[in-house]
Amino acid sequence: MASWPHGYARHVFDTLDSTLSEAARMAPSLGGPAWLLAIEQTAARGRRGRAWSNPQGNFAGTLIMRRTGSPADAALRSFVSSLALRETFVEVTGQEAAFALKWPNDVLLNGGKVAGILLETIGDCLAIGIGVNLAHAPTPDQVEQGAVIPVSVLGATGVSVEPEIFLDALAAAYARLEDQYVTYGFAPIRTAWLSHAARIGEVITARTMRDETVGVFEDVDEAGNLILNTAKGRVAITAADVYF
Ligand SMILES: O=C(O)CCCC[C@@H]1SC[C@@H]2NC(=O)N[C@@H]21
Repeated sequence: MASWPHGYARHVFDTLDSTLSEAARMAPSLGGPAWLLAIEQTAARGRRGRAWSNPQGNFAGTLIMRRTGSPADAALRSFVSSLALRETFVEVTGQEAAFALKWPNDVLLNGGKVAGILLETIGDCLAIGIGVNLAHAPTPDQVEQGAVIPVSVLGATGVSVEPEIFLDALAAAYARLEDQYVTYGFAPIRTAWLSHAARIGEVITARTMRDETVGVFEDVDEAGNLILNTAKGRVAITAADVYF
C-alpha cells in the first residue's frame, strides 16, 4: 500500500464498480484516511440517485476516513473538498479565474460543470466521492433539463491531465485544507468558499423533491446552509439542487 508524505494512503484500481462502493467494503477495516482511484468505474453513481458517466481519462476518486464530530460536521467536508478541487484545478491548468464553486458541492469551469462530489456515511466513516471531467464531458442531452452544461478540463482549457497526477495534487490540497478545518473550524473554509462562489448576489432557484425556492443568493451560513433572500424574507436551505 502506497502513501504520501501527508500520511493518507493511496490505492489505484484498474476497474471498480464504484470507488464509493469499494470505500464501503474497506470501511470496517480502515486504518487511517485513504484515497481510492479507479481508472474505470462500471457503476458510478451521482447525487440523488443519478448515474454518473465515467469514461476512461476522467478522474474517479473517493476519500474514505473515520468520522469525528457530528453528522453536520461531516457534511461540511463537501466545502473542504470543493475548495481542494478548485485549488487543484488552478494548479494543473494555471487558470485562476476560470473556476468557481456552485452550492453545495460542484465545481464550475467557465460556467460549466467540471466536477461533482457525493458524500456518503458508512458506519463511523465518511466517504467523499469525486468525479472530474478531465478528458470527456457528457453531451448536454445527457443531463437533465435546466442543469448546468457539463464541460471537460481538456475541452475548455486544452490542458491534458492524467487522473493519477490529478489525484496527487488533490490529495495534497485536501490534506492541507483538512488540517485547516480541524485546527480553525469552518470559518476560514467558509470565507474562502464564498470568495469563489458562482452567482452570489444573483437570483437562483433551489429545488428539492418537494418544493422550489427562488431568491437572491446572499450567503452560506456557519452550518453550510444556502441563504436566499426571497419575497417572504431570508430562507436557509439545508439540501437542494441549485439552478441558475
Ligand atoms: O452527482 C454529482 O455531481 C456527484 C458525482 C460523483 C461521482 C463520483 S465518481 C467517483 C465516486 N464514485 C461514484 O460512484 N461516484 C463518485
